[in-house]
Amino acid sequence: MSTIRFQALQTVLTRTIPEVKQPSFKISDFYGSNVFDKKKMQDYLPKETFKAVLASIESGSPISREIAEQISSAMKAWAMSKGVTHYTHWFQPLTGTTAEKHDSFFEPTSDGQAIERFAGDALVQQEPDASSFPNGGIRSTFEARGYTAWDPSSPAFIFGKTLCIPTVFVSYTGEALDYKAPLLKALSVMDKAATEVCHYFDKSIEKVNASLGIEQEYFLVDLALFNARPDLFLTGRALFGHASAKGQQLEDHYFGSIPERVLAYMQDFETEALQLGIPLKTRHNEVAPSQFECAPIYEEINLAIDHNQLLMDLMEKVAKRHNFKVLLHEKPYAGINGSGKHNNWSLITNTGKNLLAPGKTPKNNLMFLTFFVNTIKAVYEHADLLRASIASVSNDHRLGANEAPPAIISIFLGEQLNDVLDEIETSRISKKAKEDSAMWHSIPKIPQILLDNTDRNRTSPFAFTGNKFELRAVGSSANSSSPMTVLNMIVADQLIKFKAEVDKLIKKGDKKDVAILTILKKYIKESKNIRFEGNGYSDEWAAEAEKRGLQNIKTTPKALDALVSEKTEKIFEETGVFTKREAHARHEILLEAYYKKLQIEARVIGELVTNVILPAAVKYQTELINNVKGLKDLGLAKDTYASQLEIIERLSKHINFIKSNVEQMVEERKKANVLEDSRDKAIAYDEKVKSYFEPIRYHVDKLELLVDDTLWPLPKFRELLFIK
Ligand SMILES: NC(=O)CC[C@H](N)C(=O)O
Repeated sequence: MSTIRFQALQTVLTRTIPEVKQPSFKISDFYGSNVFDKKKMQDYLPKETFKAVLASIESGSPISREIAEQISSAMKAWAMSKGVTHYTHWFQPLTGTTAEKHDSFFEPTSDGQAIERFAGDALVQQEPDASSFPNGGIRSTFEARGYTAWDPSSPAFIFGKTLCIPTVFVSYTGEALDYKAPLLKALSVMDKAATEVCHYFDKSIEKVNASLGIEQEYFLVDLALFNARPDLFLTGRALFGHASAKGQQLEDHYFGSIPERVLAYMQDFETEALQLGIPLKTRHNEVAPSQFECAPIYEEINLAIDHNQLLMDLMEKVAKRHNFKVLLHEKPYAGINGSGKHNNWSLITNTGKNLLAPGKTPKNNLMFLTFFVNTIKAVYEHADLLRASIASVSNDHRLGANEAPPAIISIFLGEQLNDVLDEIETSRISKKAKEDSAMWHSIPKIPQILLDNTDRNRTSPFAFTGNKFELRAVGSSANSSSPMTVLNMIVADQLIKFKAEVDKLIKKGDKKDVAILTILKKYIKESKNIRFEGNGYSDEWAAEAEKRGLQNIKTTPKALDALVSEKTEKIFEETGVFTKREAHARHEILLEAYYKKLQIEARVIGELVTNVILPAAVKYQTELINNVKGLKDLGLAKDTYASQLEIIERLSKHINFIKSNVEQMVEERKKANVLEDSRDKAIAYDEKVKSYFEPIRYHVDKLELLVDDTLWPLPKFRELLFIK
């Protein structure tokens, strides 16, 4: 009997549900209690300092040394009042997870005593070793210095017994080595560009913030079963496993009643998340068995992403208390839904206006159309870069099936808005009109409430949903900064170009609104090819997209080319979001991550097959052989053991196929490993090594169906997905 699997199944049956203590049934009583937010700053800081800090946060201007000193003391006093002993700069290196190095407040004094201290300098800047994080060749081991620098726009928080200060991470020479630094640059470019365009309509607008609401999908699996699957704990996904007889075909999991044990887990991590100021609002069962989703209310992007990174960490930590493992991988189980991280993006002014919500008046609608059409145009122009921003080895498995969008970037608008754009495209703009009202006739009526009227298209990578765009292509394990840096940068760049074009027409004598509409009309025409309302999975769409000149790059290594293309280099430079060196470093890091992850998967496949799966199959085959021998010894006719013989032969066929293919895969790996160039290596891993995964799996899964269940060593899909 395969002991680990059966022990794990036994363990699951003995699970009890831990009691979840909530500080109060009213969330408002404890929301943000572990965040050094404005209210706490006000309580702990002198009035003048508080004002100065707020002003710096608003304007993004640097905070002086004296003020930093006062803030650090205030943070320390607040944190210590809550039992905190350590502080850390909390940052997002290009590993994809968050990083922290804790220092205690404790400081010995010359008289042999000690005090608790947190200096302003320690708040503002720290110096972790940059060479041990992915840096794409920017830093070598002998010149390792890197800096983390405080991001005052994201408040400090307490996690466990540690005060965490959100920071950016840059090299000694100032290059970004993290996700946050480029994002902040893109957001600042967006703020400036969007505010200037807003002034065509409303001079009182002083700031535009990009906002983001992140839906987080995930799977849960019992910890004991997870630990009995080396592929899951080493790679995040099941490399083998025959589909469960019952999967998601009855569609009975989506929005179903949440299992009690899962609900306790959700309540537990939600409580901690809410204390950390993460505005979680929604929870539900997702489509696949054991798949779930949580979603917060939208926030300013930088904060929304910090919160999502923190949330993922928190979900993993809290899962342990409940003997669960949370799987954030995009496709842990082949054949059923994968997990996305849908990014709901919009632009909000400091006056509270959502620029992607249609308004009451034609003037408001022109403002809406301006941002709407410019977004479409930006995505049309830089679809390849957006595709690159969501590319990863794990997302490659998810894209193109089970309600995840395909690799072709297109935009879904819904019938009504499509009609509106078509109407504008064919309308004649009356330039001579003395009255504005004549021009307004060129703008079709847009119903103010689109929310309930826009249809949903789950196969679209970028869908308009009434008052925001939903970037559905982002994978569940991703840091949203990559796509959000790109999206905000390309839209900002587009808005800058738009303004230049409109101003030119105005200079020539066009009325402002006529000029705006004229350029919008031109953009609608130019970007038409990116709009698609149909089924993104159909072969017709792939053919049609090709005709339209849209790219369809299915795997990461080639999708990443867009990061270093000439066109991208230009926009990076013009917006100042990435230097050429930074972009190349990132390209290198992403390629490395790609082939290294495939290398790990290939090795796990080799080990599991050789040491776990084939021995089980051989054991079963030996049992059958003994059975046949016994029947023969009894002198029975051949037809009494014909079925056994047939199974013995089938086992041999699968065993031979698997063994020889694993050997060939290892040979391909060896060839790939000696390639010097990262792109060549990544492509070799993708096209040569990975091509063995599916055939090997097919035969392993066939063995799973043949071998005696009590001998099968790995927990089966039905157990991973249904036993809790
Ligand atoms: N219902 C849904 O929206 C499913 C989305 C799907 N899980 C994805 O991969 O994006």
